[in-house]
Amino acid sequence: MLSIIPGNKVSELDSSYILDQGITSWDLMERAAISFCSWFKGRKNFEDKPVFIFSGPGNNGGDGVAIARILAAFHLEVNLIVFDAIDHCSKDFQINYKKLPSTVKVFKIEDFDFRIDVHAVIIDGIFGVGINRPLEGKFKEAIDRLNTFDCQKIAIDIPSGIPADGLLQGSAFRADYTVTFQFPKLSLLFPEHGEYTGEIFVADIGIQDNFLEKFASGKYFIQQRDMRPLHKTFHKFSHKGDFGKVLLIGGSKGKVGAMVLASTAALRTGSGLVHGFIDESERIILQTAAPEVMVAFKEELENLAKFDAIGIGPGWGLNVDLKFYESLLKNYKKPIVIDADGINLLASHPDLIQNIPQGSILTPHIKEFERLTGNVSNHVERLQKAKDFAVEYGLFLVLKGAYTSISCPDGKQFFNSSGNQYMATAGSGDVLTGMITSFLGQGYTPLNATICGVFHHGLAGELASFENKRGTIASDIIKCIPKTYLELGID
Ligand SMILES: NC(=O)C1=CN([C@@H]2O[C@H](COP(=O)(O)OP(=O)(O)OC[C@H]3O[C@@H](n4cnc5c(N)ncnc54)[C@H](OP(=O)(O)O)[C@@H]3O)[C@@H](O)[C@H]2O)[C@@H](O)CC1
Ligand SMILES: Nc1ncnc2c1ncn2[C@@H]1O[C@H](COP(=O)(O)OP(=O)(O)O)[C@@H](O)[C@H]1O
Ligand SMILES: [K+]
Repeated sequence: MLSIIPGNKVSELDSSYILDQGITSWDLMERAAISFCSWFKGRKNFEDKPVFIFSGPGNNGGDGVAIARILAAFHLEVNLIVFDAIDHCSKDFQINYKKLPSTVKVFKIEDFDFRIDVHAVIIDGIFGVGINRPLEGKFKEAIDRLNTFDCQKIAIDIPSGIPADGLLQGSAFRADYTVTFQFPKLSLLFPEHGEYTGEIFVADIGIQDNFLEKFASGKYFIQQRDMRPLHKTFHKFSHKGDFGKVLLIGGSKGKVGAMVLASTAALRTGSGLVHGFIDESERIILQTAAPEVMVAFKEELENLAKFDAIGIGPGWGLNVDLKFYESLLKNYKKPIVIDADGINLLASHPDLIQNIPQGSILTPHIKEFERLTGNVSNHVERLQKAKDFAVEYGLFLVLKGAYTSISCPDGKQFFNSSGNQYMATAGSGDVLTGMITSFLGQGYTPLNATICGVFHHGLAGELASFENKRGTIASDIIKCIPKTYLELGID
């Protein structure tokens, strides 16, 4: 899986990789520029448009200069705007500058009139991971001005101004797209930076995963290519017992829908048998809405061990029998998935937390997480708290949102790449609970069940919203779960 390397390790990674491969730093920059340009050429919306590339003094600027040369070779109109005297710029910037063809028009920033047509494309190569202080002077002025333009804007590696691992202070380039090299920089995944990064694309520059791992920080980016090996294989003689028997607990007056969604999602994910335990007065609704789900009775819960996995919380309400909750946590010996009111009850009765089976999976959204662990002022703090919580209690903590993070008992953190804003719709989280419970019941380890759950959920959301866009609802996501297997080539 792709490691996320801290920004301050990138130049060490660079030097070590160059030495190992017997290549030069210029070669690596060239790979980055080629990778950027092939992404650029693959997007029809930039075709034949004039390009304005802004290059700072470091290697991010150097990338910009190399990109200027390559795009000019495709006969695009290319304008390059530089901020510093060329002999003050990085070595590879200078090498690339000498290679520029005469068709590239070069301007010094102080001479540039900012006449940029709305149909043009602006490319930001001002600062990359080497930024070490907030923007000031000519850099800040230029970026503030560029942010007022309506044309398409692309950031090279990271929008200039944003530090690779921390929070933005002051101005930064507002990109529609960020093409980041080899791995996403951690700060691109923070909600605080969403309005600056636009869509993120990871451009491969050929550094192998095992090489990156030497500089790893225990943070990983989950991508489509990781999915197949995590899946179990089933065969012609597999029977419904092999696909797991799961129990979902939740639902209360007016909130049975959450159980309908979670249990149907578990079936669509592949569970062989799904039982739902729900308040007696509401059972008929569950049975009618989801006939494939078996309604469980209290006496059946006396032997919890017969269930391969349990998911608890969707639509449960807060008015539940705490003794029942406590005994369930104490008596079930395998990991449990806990969501929604299951988490809210832990927040109001923290003494229950110690009873949760090791390796269980909690899936709070940001509000639920803060109820559980207290308020935080930003995502850096939130991620640290999530990690501390997972390590302290030996649990997996899934912090839901864009780039959902999974914090593990060993301190590792995984960030999901699938999904989109159209999934922010009522019941979408209940679908996720059903999916993770299903994978757990199919015999996946808690980590693999969680990774597969969040990735398939996000992918189902992408497929569901392809046509439905902002009209996407949670049931659409469920309908698309089977297609996620097709998409990933999994039988
Ligand atoms: N392995 C990879 O991933 C590859 C990485 N590559 C690329 O290299 C990029 C990193 O390049 P980099 O290290 O040269 O840093 P970069 O961001 O260009 O700027 C540093 C310069 O800016 C200055 N400076 C800093 N802050 C400032 C401020 N606020 N205001 C003013 N000045 C400021 C600082 O000098 P200082 O003033 O601090 O002495 C220094 O001169 C990376 O993002 C990617 O695009 C690819 O080419 C190849 C493969
Ligand atoms: N902008 C987004 N990008 C990707 N996924 C998102 C986004 N917004 C929400 N989601 C996903 O949708 C789900 C919403 O869950 P939750 O907030 O618990 O909803 P509910 O309580 O309505 O079921 C989560 O899995 C979350 O990761
Ligand atoms: K940049």
